[in-house]
Amino acid sequence: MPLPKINPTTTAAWKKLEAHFSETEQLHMATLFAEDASRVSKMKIEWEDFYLDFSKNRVTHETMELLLELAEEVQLKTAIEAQYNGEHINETEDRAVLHTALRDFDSMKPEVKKGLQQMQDFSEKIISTTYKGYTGKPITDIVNIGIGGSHLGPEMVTEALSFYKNELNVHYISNVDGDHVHEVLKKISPETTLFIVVSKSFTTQETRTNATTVRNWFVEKASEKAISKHFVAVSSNHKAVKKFGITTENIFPMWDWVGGRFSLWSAVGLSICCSIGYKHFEDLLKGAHKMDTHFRTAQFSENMPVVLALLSVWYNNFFKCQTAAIIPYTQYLKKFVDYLQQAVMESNGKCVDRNGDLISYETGMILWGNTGTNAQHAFFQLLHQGTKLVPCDFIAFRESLYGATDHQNKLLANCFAQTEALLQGSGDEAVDSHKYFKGNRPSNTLLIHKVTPESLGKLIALYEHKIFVQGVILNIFSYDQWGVELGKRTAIETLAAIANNEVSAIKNVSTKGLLQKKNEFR
Ligand SMILES: O=P(O)(O)OC[C@H]1O[C@](O)(CO)[C@@H](O)[C@@H]1O
Repeated sequence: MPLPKINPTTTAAWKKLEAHFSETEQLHMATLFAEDASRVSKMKIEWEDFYLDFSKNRVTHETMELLLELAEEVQLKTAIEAQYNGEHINETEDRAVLHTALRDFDSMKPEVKKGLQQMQDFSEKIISTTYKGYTGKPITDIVNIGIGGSHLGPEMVTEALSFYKNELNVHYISNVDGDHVHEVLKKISPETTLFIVVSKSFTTQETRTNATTVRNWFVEKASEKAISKHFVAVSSNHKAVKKFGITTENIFPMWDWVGGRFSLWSAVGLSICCSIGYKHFEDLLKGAHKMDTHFRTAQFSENMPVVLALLSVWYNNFFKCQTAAIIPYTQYLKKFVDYLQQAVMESNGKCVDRNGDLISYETGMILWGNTGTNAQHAFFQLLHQGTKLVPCDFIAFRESLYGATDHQNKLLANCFAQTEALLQGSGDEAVDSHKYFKGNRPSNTLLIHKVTPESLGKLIALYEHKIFVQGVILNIFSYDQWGVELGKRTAIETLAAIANNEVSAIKNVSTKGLLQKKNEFR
């Protein structure tokens, strides 16, 4: 079955939602709660160690029914099956989208199994210190060199699972910022460091530049011969990797049916695997697979990714919210927002639909956020009293990992209190308008048992599927990223002008002025 290509605004459900929105827009959630004692029991999903409470949203039961009708009308079920069945749903790149196959231990592709085995063997040798560097010393530091999908996922997961981490120090180099590269090099020794160059295409300017600088530094301190013990690559472009000087035995696989921002489950996650050990890495994958099964089999009204996606379409297209915030109440998820920004905005930041037509409705939302309670002391003022409506996802964990009960109680108290205050509001506008909170500000609360490799796998997969559902409903291709190409091409032309000091080669007068100014500072 090919991927459906239905303009959502032409559906009967969309038209009904428009009428329904004008009738319900002004309703206050506090009233909805007061009038319906069963609201929470009908607006929650309990699944494994996850509890999603979506009752604090500006929706009635009818809204949810209409949104579910929309999902049916755009043939979401067909789209899900098309993805899982490996159809080339990434049409503009003519590729299948099968990151779910990377974590399907029940029917695993032989090449995936082989890749995992290679990761296990390699990481175990590094962790057990049987693997030695060129002077016979064990590896103490890992440096992951990659950018975008070849960096954000691995770095986020490594940090999120630092409780499960071994002694290895893991560093990440991504930006083409030589100062940052040198700051990392200052911390490591060539004798005891393993460099993992991660690039699906192996053509990315940042990764190639950083890897070359690191390689030169290494050869200067060690030797060309020692490269084979200290550099490995993860890529689908073996030819380019070998040209760079990394031998076939040191290449870990990557496939064109795995998109960069969905690739942490493959050898792109080698730094994670080395940092937490293969067993934990496998648990991460198994958690994601559980969510894959939930997503594929649960009816839409009980399906976490589907419900979250539908709610976001509601806010984005009817309330016209431009942005949404993610607030995890654990410092372990500090990098989760950075990771999701790429996953969400690179996937759904599109203005052309699946038929190639310009879109007249809203697509990808701007995603932002930070960890609570830090975020409360930074931007919550705007969430509570600003002029913008920002739907928030609060992500909390019942237990802390070190058993710090007092802290955990306070974290959870703050999390729950914020969702309630945003909903309820307080004060009397007539008495003191500055201290008045109108409330009626929506949020989802996701309560998870605790941060484990498995629960993190579930959480990431939940958002991956949410992104796909949003794309299906909005009739866009979520798995390409043509929008990043123009900037890359322009940077290459600009670099030639900067490197050769050819101001005349720059077309735009503003850019020309910048280059002239740069030269004045020489
Ligand atoms: O793994 P690669 O090929 O170096 O690409 C890195 C990243 O660059 C992008 O193409 C965007 O520029 C991402 O989609 C990708 O994750």
